[in-house]
Amino acid sequence: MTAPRSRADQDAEDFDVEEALALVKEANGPSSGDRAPAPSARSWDRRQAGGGRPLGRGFDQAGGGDGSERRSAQEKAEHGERHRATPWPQARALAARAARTGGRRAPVTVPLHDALGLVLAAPLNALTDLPSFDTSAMDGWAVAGPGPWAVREEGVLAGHARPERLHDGEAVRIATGARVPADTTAVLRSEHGRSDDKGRLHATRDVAHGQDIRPRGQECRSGDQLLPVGTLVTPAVLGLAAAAGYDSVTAVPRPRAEVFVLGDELLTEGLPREGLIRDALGPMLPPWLRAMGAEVVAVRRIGDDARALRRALTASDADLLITTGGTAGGPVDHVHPTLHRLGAELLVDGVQVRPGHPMLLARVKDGQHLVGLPGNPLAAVSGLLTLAEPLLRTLAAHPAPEPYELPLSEAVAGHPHDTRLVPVVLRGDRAVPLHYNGPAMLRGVAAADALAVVPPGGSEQGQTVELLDLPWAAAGIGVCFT
Ligand SMILES: Nc1nc2c(c(=O)[nH]1)N[C@H]1C(S)=C(S)[C@@H](COP(=O)(O)OP(=O)(O)OC[C@H]3O[C@@H](n4cnc5c(N)ncnc54)[C@H](O)[C@@H]3O)O[C@H]1N2
Ligand code: MOO
Repeated sequence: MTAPRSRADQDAEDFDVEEALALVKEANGPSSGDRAPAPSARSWDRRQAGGGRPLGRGFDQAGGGDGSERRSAQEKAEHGERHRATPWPQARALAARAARTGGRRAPVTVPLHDALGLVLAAPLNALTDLPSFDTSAMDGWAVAGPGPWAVREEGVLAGHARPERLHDGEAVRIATGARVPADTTAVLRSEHGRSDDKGRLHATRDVAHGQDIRPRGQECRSGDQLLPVGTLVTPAVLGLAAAAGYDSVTAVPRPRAEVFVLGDELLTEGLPREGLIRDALGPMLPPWLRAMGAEVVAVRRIGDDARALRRALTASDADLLITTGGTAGGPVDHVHPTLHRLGAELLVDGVQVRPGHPMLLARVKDGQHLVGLPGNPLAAVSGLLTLAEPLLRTLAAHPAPEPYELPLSEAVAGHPHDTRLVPVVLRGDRAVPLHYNGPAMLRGVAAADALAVVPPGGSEQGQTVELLDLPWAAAGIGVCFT
């Protein structure tokens, strides 16, 4: 595995290394091969004028010019691209900031069964005392005064009407959660009482006044604030809200996302055949977006059809539009030109991250954004975590996760200039990098607990790296997959 390289080495090897790193764990200064120069045309004008990125320029140079000219042309093109591409940390911050520009989203009233994962937009104030009546904490007898006690025939169960008042020297069978009769002085647990041959009840140990009675209002009084605005609605919050008398809560609305899967080559069932492949993103993105707190209103398959894409995007009223594929400069990569025609404002056009560098973020209209995920499946995951996650998190008013780091179990080669996101499993206090982490591969991430953020130049064995949790591995609300 390569150690982080010097800047000079990096410049000499300024190319896409992710394909090489995908299969080879011991990446020993991979060579660039005869790759065409990375095209730099990300501007609307070049795309409009030229109908996409210039093809073939690199091949001409490779055939005609000498090596040094070729390298310098390539370097120029790639440096141009890098200047436009946003550094990875900034891209995440920009996505979070973009979500704040749409104005305040009006709070909504949401039934408890739909509220998991939302954030409270109004404090949860108790609508009742809790408990709302003096309650037995144990199964046994409600007793009045010192024993022994004469036991009443009728017992008291939970959920029943107010029981008759007890008189001194009386006891009555009582169940946990039942209302204690008026003038009860304690509850004697069933295991701490015995009956004599006359049927009188004796305590087998001391009984303190008030023992095993939960007095009304012990947890809260009506009107007490139980939870403040901004609290994440977890299963426990749902339970508390119900206990405190709520049928619904006032919350920040769940961001609505619509997914547009582009590409004529995609099959929705069966085996790949005749140049067609299975759509991996249609099944993957909706549950992942839900785990990020979004409601997925639709998944639409558009094919490589610019008009259909434009129509579909225009028709959507979702807060976040997500396209897959079509972000690069190929002849059927329609995302950039379509955004241009829609008058969208491009906020991020390429990110200095591998995989996924052609990802983009645009403001389509007030309160509506679009994240363009690259078609390569792991590149799409990278775009999801880099742009969609901060945007959705901010729209949903979720707090940013506490960043955390772990040392790597082994060195990970880096891209010369870009951040790498590498699937890892967490073993003890180490992050273990996984193979099969190429842009087109899901094999690594499907087995992963997290993605390691490997800085440009790579990381040494034992070096700590930031980790991005995957929703199913994180001990958070994400595991609930609302
Ligand atoms: N000349 C250049 N070509 C490419 C560049 C570049 O810089 N210059 N970047 C490469 C990188 S990096 C990526 S990532 C991809 C991005 O491509 P697009 O976003 O335009 O996506 P497509 O071309 O539509 O597809 C790419 C790849 O992914 C497959 N794909 C697409 N959708 C799905 C899906 N739903 N499920 C599974 N696989 C999917 C598609 O068949 C292609 O193989 O561009 C590179 N090219
Ligand atoms: O190859 Mo691409 O790095 O964005 O997946």
